[in-house]
Amino acid sequence: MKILKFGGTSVGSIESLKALKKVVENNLLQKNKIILVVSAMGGVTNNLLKMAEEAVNGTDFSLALADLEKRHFAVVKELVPLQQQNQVITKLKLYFQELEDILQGITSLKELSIKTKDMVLSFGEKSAALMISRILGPVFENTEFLDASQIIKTDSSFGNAKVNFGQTNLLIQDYFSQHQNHLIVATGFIASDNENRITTLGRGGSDYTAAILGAALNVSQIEIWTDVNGMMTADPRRVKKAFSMEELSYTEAMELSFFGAKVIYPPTMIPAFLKKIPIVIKNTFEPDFAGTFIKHDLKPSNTTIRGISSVDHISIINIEGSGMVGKAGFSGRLFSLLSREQVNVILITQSSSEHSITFAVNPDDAVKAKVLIEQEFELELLAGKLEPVKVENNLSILAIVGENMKKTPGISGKLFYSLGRNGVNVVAIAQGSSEYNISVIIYNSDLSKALNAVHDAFFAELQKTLNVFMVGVGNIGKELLSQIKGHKDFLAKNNLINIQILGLSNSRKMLVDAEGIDLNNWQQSLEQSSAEANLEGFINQMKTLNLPNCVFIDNTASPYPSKFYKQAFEANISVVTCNKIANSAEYAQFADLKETAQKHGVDFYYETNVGAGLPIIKTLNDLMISGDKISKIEAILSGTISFIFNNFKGDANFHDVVKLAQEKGFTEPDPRDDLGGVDFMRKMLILARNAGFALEANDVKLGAIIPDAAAKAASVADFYKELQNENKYFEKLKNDAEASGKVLRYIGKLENGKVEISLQSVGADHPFYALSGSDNIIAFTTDRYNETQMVVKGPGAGAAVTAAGVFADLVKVGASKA
Ligand SMILES: NC(=O)C1=CN([C@@H]2O[C@H](COP(=O)(O)OP(=O)(O)OC[C@H]3O[C@@H](n4cnc5c(N)ncnc54)[C@H](O)[C@@H]3O)[C@@H](O)[C@H]2O)C=CC1
Ligand SMILES: N[C@@H](CC=O)C(=O)O
Ligand code: NA
Repeated sequence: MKILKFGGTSVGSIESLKALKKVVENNLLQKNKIILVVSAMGGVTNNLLKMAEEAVNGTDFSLALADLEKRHFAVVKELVPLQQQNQVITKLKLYFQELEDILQGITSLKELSIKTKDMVLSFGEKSAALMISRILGPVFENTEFLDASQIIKTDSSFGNAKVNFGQTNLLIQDYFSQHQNHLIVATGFIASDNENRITTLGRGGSDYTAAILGAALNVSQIEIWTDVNGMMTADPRRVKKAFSMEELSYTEAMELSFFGAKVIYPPTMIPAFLKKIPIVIKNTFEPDFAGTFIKHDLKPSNTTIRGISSVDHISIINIEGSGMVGKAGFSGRLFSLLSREQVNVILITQSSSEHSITFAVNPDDAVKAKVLIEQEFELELLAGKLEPVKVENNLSILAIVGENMKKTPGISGKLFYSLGRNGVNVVAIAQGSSEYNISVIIYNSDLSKALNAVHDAFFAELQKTLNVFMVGVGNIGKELLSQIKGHKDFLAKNNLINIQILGLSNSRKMLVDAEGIDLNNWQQSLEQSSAEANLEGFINQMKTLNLPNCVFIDNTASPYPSKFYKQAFEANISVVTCNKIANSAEYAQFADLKETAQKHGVDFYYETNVGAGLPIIKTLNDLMISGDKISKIEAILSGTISFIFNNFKGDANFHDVVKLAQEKGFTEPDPRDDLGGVDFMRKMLILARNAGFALEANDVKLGAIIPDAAAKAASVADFYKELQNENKYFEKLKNDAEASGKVLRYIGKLENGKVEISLQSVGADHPFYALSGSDNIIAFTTDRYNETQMVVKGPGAGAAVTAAGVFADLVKVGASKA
């Protein structure tokens, strides 16, 4: 035998009642013996309460009452067989007449006691159960309505009555033994005291009815039919990746629902739990979904936590002062005061020095609690033994829950790492010694970010989402987006990293879409965006969305985006860039950016600043962190110039080769930066800084490659014109080198903390002689790589290799522990 309990949303409309009927039919088809427990139609309990209030205030409740009737009659007309409709409507009318009499009584007496409220509320359950029993008549002939208040007996604590189980169990067993061949549709929530006055069972009362009946009759299962797919790993309105739990223990259900989860209120399930009756949460609107099982004997779980619960709005009250230290009765006095005055304390933390107690309450109770405490501890406050009581608002609680957490080290580390890395400030912490729950109090504005970050961190079998905002969609940016698009599925499957592009900007337009930009037509979307490019606005939107695992990518050659890197770090957003400007401007800025990123625990990756995708920064960092000392770096770091010297052969024209380099995407957006040596200078400076030398740009001795007239040309067009004029100059350079069996190479050197870059002719004996294409080469001489240098060599420019380097940096951000 099973109990099927249907909540307000499952009985709230014609559609949902049709779905309920299907569920019942399916059960009967499978020859299941079932008992139904139903709540009032969704919203009816609140309407009844409102009517009672209207009645006591002397306001007219007749419209509301008429509405209530209409709602029920509409259902009857649609779902009860025609020949029985009058009979049901007559019965309902009797109920509503009785209700009206009571409401009128309330108006005359100008008094609304909890006792009367219980009576008013009972009409919601009674009307629903009566009506549903008749809807099910055609499905099962012996369908019977049960006013369960007749067999569930309680004390007289109206509003939240205590069940007298001895008497109740006997009455239940007796009733059901006499109705063995019936399909019973029972009211939830209501009961009666010894004098047969209606009582109610408090929060989650209909679930409680189901559990009481289930335990008394020793059923095999209790099903709670609602409008969601079981219990979710986190609030699905905030965490898109939240998923339904297959099963959880009773303790876990308790812990999870203590904060938040509204699906069931587990304390009401205790009678069922004590008898080890499994409880299943099912979805009336998706009956094929297996549901969430709350039971004993769970399968081994591969996650340490079961779920995350949260309370959106709380306030905390902090009391501190020397008056509390060593005072055994202090917290007793405090908490009995709060309990006596019905202030519900949601969470408590106390410092081990006993110097302070912090507790969380509903915001509505905060001021009341403060005043109560100030009255109770007036003397201590006057004597300065307690500091003024502090209230802090706009806070939330996030709690991770799971029985596997017990005695598993590293859980709190993971929790706090993911919060810290995402810039979530933890205001207070509580862990029960049961170790089933760690709760943190955070600012409400951080709750969504925190829930997503923690969900990503703990449900490792799910993908972690990187939320990416990108400026610069030119040569490199465009290629990067195409690489991401092509490799996204692979990363999601093999590395569990889901890359979402939420923001794009070029110098004209920008586009931010919190749902993610479709990479199949990002160009069109960006073009059609109504937002003009506005970097400050772009950054503000990125910060306001306050997302976890957020990354800002700068693929521009502009100095402007770098002005925002620090702000990004301060908002716990990582930065990945191929733009060299930030790291080659003043040393102080470079140092400050590195320090800020580190302080906020986020990443700052710029591998492509030197040698494009070649592992140069990484190699240098590895040498540095393992304690090696760089004595010399020699390098060719301009892909453009390499390409030019490797192709400026035979009758090639210098101007045309430079043009070709630009067409191939090797040059900077402004090729004067390459040919004038600035780009190389920036790279050497970035290397030197990463090798520990606090150099500025003007410390680099920069030798020229091209005559001044070309290097200083007023525009790119003028620059190319100048190159046409200088062909002879370059011919001579080349021929002179060739005459002595040498080639031209533009070489940078860092030695003894000094950097110089010069144009040299090198012979076949020089390690940099044999380079082809756009190759870069870098040779590190260090304490450990002394006799033979460590050399990295390969193509050091071009969209494909550069974008790949940026992409790898991005994935590295995703691969970090939180
Ligand atoms: N070409 C290569 O092989 C390598 C290039 N890089 C670096 O890559 C970066 C990009 O180079 P390219 O893609 O060739 O440049 P590009 O000129 O093709 O593209 C630059 C993009 O940035 C946008 N942009 C410029 N200023 C902006 C602003 N203030 N706000 C928003 N968007 C802005 C432009 O609209 C364009 O979409 C440069 O910093 C370059 O040094 C780094 C390593 C290798
Ligand atoms: N323009 C640069 C590209 C890499 O930074 C070069 O030519 O090396
Ligand atoms: Na590199």
